[in-house]
Amino acid sequence: MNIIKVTDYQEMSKTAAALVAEEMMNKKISVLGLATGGTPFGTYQQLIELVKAGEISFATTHTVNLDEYVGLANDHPDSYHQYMYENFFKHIDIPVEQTHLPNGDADNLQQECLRYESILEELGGVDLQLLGIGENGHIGFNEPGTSFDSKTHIVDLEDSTRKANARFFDKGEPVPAQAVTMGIQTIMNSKKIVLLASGIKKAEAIARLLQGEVSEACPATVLKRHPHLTLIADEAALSLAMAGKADKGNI
Ligand SMILES: O=P(O)(O)OC[C@H]1O[C@](O)(CO)[C@@H](O)[C@@H]1O
Repeated sequence: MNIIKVTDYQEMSKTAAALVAEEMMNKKISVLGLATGGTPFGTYQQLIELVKAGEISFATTHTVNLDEYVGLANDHPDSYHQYMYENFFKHIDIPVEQTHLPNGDADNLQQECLRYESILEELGGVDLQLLGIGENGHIGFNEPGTSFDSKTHIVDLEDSTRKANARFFDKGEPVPAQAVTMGIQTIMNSKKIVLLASGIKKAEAIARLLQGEVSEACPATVLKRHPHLTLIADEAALSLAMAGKADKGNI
């Protein structure tokens, strides 16, 4: 695992965007895996600036997102479809048909999971997957206890996850109880993974990743088995993992 320690959210976002841009310039990304939530927002802003400056282009890139809430139409303002459109896709030069997210509003959700897996297969897999981490160690929406062998599937969201994500919903609007998410095996099939973590709320999950045993009880720990994992984390997110270490610059 390559660990890049940064000072704060802003530096994390710049570092992640620069890494993605470099891979794109070297033509190493034709399929980019994307995440939602607060963590990657700043990275998208940085990537938008690089597109506007003419340094990178998404004209031939396909994107695949990790997850979507069950029961929200694609045009629902709180859906991840809308998050991606408003915060990233509408600002860059990507053709909409090259952007892929699971449809959480499909009539047959099992069929939808299979459809999503077949899209990933047709695209030849994900070259680089951007990931955030949940406070409980979830990746995508794979909650603690999810099998490491899982492919795209339907999950019941933990109360703590729904509570953490309530900030993105209008006041009083319920956070859906389920989501469609790429499975852990699906995520692990990515050629490269870049995990982002910022803030004290992520410190425990990052400490478990760096110091705990690999266990389905903390989904993110599986990432230690990935041959090309880069963790970009700020001081607050790394603080618990570093507590007690003599050389705090070296985890
Ligand atoms: O970045 P946040 O909002 O803290 O969420 C953590 C992770 O949980 C998810 O929201 C679940 O999909 C991810 O998209 C995100 O990376």
